[in-house]
Amino acid sequence: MKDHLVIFDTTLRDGEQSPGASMTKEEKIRIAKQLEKLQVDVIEAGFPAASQGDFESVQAVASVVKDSTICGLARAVENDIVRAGEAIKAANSGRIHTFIATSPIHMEKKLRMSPDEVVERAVWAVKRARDFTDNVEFSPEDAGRSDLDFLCRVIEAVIDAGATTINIPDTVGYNVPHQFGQLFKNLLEKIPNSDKAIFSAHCHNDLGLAVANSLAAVRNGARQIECTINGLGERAGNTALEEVVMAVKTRQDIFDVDTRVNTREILAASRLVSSVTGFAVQPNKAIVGANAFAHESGIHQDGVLKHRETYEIMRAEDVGWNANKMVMGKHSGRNAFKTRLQELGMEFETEQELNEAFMRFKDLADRKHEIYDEDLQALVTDNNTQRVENEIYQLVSLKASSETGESPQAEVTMSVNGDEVSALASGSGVVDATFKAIESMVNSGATLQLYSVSNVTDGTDSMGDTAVRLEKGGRIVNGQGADTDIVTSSAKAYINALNKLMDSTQKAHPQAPV
Ligand SMILES: CC(=O)SCCNC(=O)CCNC(=O)[C@H](O)C(C)(C)COP(=O)(O)OP(=O)(O)OC[C@H]1O[C@@H](n2cnc3c(N)ncnc32)[C@H](O)[C@@H]1OP(=O)(O)O
Ligand SMILES: CC(C)C(=O)C(=O)O
Repeated sequence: MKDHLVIFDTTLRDGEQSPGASMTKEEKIRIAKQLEKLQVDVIEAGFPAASQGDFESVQAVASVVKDSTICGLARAVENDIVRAGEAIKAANSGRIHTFIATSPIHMEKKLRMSPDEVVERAVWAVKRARDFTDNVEFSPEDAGRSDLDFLCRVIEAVIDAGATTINIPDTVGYNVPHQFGQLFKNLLEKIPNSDKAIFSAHCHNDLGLAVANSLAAVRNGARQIECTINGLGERAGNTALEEVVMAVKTRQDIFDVDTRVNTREILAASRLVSSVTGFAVQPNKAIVGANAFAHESGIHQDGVLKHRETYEIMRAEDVGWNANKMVMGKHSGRNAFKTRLQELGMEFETEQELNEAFMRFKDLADRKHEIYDEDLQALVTDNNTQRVENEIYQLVSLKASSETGESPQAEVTMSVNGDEVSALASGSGVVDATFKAIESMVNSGATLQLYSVSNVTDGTDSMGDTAVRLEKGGRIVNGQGADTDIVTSSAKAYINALNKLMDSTQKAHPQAPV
């Protein structure tokens, strides 16, 4: 039987210490409920002595969450411990986490206390916390830079005083994995009553080593990890919950522990924390980044299509994604191209058709960052990408007007098979009015799928490059138009797309009505 690894989430406490990540009570409750769904063992909901607002947040989380232990942080001072004790009172299971620094630099320069005074205060704090709950965690802050013998002395004393969890913080992210792992080994071996408490790791990411250090701790006997969603936290952040949980789950051959985390809730938790704090998740972030399960290069796509495990060590679905993703781009190969089109219901009759469409795809991918499904469909159904040989429709002139309080109007004159026709229409804007005027003359029955304008160069006198995508009866065409006047470039793009639609219809039905 594997040991249980306690997952202690501190998104709402250390995560909130990220500059700019302060959360309201309501936001903390929303995140806490998601953490409960995620089945983390402990939620550190805040620092109740920090403010009345944080006190009330911890209190509210303690009364709403039933299935995770709710923890409040407290310095080793009377007021902090009493506030924490009161804040967690309503919890089904409540914990007080008290701490005091043990490194020479913190004791001398910050606390201005002697080592003996620190030991005495630590013991006092744990005993005081036990007046409120049996579940007391103690942290020797800056343990990563503390003297080993002194650390052993403090920890032995606080376990005797009633601490049930001993958390070892690498407060400033200074340790490296083999060193942090060795620290746990030493502590567990040297402290005579170490078996009376669970040892925990709390790592910071100043050197990008928080997850690696936490895993080294687990390898050396830690049975609680303190972590945050998306690795949020003071300065460079804390151990990312999603990474450490998936590491021990994926590498069960190395880690002799299990968590009770429902990993399928990871992505939802990540998105919620990101939206509440406004901290975007980088696309290449492990587990929860947009590219974590996306394959763009042809060799990888080919491998995954043949056998998923060739390039995937986890299943996207296991952490909450719908599925992995094949991204079509300039590094993609024929196999992925053909498979994606088959998924979109498009087959090639001959190998040559496939090769020609693939060449057009590569050409487009060189010019465009992202290739969407509609681009792929257009590549197959619309193989004359720019010009149409015999244009049925041509723009002759365009007059558009817009005035505050009046409905925008456009009058378009077109040549249809050599005959000039005009129409006037109004719309929600001048481009909308222009498209309506054109449609009133053409009645194409096509659906507008995409309309976008981009500047060719900077400045208001720049050419506007317009793209219009039309769909009719499963056929998709892209039209392009360019002009310094974006209404004119839009009309040109729409008419270009109509000509492409008509071109193929004419080929299929030479008498197609206009
Ligand atoms: C490593 C960590 O992440 S620890 C948690 C950090 N989080 C926070 O600090 C967020 C919440 N903090 C706060 O709101 C405030 O700092 C408060 C309410 C806790 C304290 O505010 P203030 O009373 O104004 O003190 P201030 O923050 O300026 O200084 C901290 C004081 O606590 C002392 N102190 C720091 N840690 C501890 C500790 N673990 N036990 C006892 N005293 C401590 C400092 O020595 C300093 O004391 P001094 O004022 O006698 O010099
Ligand atoms: C309070 C402790 C655990 C802490 O946040 C740290 O040392 O980083």
